[in-house]
Amino acid sequence: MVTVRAPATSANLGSGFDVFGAALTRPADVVTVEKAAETTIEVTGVGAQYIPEDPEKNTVGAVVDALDAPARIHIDKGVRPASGLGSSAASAAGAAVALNRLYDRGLSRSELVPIAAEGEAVVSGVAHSDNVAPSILGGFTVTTTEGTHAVDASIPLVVCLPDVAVSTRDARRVVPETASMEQLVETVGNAATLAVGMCRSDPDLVGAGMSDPVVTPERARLITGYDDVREAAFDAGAAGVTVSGAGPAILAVCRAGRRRSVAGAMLDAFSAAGIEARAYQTRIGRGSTILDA
Ligand SMILES: Nc1ncnc2c1ncn2[C@@H]1O[C@H](COP(=O)(O)OP(=O)(O)OP(=O)(O)O)[C@@H](O)[C@H]1O
Ligand SMILES: N[C@@H](CCO)C(=O)O
Repeated sequence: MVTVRAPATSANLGSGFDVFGAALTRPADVVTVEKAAETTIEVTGVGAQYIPEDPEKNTVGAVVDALDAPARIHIDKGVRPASGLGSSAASAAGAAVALNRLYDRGLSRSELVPIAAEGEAVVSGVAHSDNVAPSILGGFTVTTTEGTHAVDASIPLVVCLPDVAVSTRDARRVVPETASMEQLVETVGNAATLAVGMCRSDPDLVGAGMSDPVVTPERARLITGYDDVREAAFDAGAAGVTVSGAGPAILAVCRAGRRRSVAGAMLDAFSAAGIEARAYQTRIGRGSTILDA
């Protein structure tokens, strides 16, 4: 039996659509696998009632197939589905790390990234790796078709999750098909600024680089209260605010001492819009951890 803790993640970080990702210290899924002749999946925890246990429909089923590793699998969800916190990816990442160990497949963490991404194709139609990469490798990740680069960064974060669901599949429908040259130049500049900020563990630089003129404004329309929550976070000391992944979670970067006030301000703004929410005071953290083997 192998048990793995797989962290929530935030993808895009504004300017890095489908490329940037970051592992969060919390929340996390816990995935336990045991060898079996046929694969079965049991899901408990947050939002378990919305998650299929059929291996054809659960993200971990695709990972089982890719590793040819049938197992009895238990997923204890800490990451709510349809959250923008890489819920579907956390299970797939945890399963990839756990099954690789259970069956001694000997694959490196980097080699497990495209395997876990197959699970993402099951739910969103696209095998995007920007959530599974940080959930497996930890840190700040840059994923392209050539592979993934991971950087350890110490960046304080607040994630505010409203009590509404946005599916990645729906949120991908509002992504514009084109961008102007002016928007392209602005986005490249912001993304590069963010990456330098990560390498320097500088929250102000990371926050400045989060701004995105193309995808985020369209996604923000799907989140009631977004503009007010964003403004409240900045007023409370955030250095940057954006949609986490496909939403509806909203991500703020700030200095460590500001997390409590930023979290409180974001919750108050959601409450004023009539929406219940919860906030995680977190930071960039490590990737999937084997707890028991
Ligand atoms: N193991 C799993 N964990 C969570 N969701 C799963 C899992 N397997 C299948 N799903 C389905 O995936 C969908 C949630 O995935 P989705 O990508 O929309 O949200 P997310 O992972 O929280 O968001 P994001 O990718 O934006 O961070 C739900 O429809 C859920 O039923
Ligand atoms: N890059 C993906 C991440 C989903 O979490 C998207 O924004 O659609």
